[in-house]
Amino acid sequence: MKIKVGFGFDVHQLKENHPFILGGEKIDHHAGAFGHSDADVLVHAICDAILGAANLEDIGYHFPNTDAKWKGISSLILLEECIKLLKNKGWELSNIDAMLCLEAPKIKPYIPAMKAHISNASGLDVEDISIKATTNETMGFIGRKEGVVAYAVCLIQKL
Ligand SMILES: Nc1ccn([C@@H]2O[C@H](COP(=O)(O)O)[C@@H](O)[C@H]2O)c(=O)n1
Ligand SMILES: C[C@@]1(CO)OP(=O)(O)OP(=O)(O)OC[C@H]1O
Repeated sequence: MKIKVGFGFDVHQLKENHPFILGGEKIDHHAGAFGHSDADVLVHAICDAILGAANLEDIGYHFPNTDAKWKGISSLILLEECIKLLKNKGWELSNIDAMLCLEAPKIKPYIPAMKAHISNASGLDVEDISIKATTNETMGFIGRKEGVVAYAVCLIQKL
């Protein structure tokens, strides 16, 4: 069976009194990620991993931040679109492993809900979705709480 790996990365600025959506879940925090969409850095990294695995360009190619159609959109909808693109090219998603890097708040309590949202949007079993988190040990822009970063890898298999 043919399999391929994909990698995704994303970063967004954190702004005071802004909604904070990660993995489709609303995070209770005084600041949130800023972007053209809902700025869900985790789902964006996952989308880019999926698109990368299938050699389908990247998230900005399919959903340009110059297009009002994507303004404020839930990134879970973008994930659903990426899954359609993947299937149209004859591939199926096998698993996701993702890493969030942010200083605060603690993300661990939100992870089961994030996995459920991503499972709904991707069709993956929650058992095939891994989400982890780390701080940046107070260093750099993440450590200063100016931004949030996500990395993701995925595996796809030929249908
Ligand atoms: N935003 C975060 C960061 C970390 N975690 C959890 O805490 C553990 C320890 O993180 P360190 O960066 O201090 O090593 C980490 O393994 C995560 O389980 C978190 O939930 N949210
Ligand atoms: C998701 C998109 C949608 O317009 O906008 P942003 O929320 O700014 O996010 P980014 O990670 O910069 O990816 C670009 C766009 O595809």
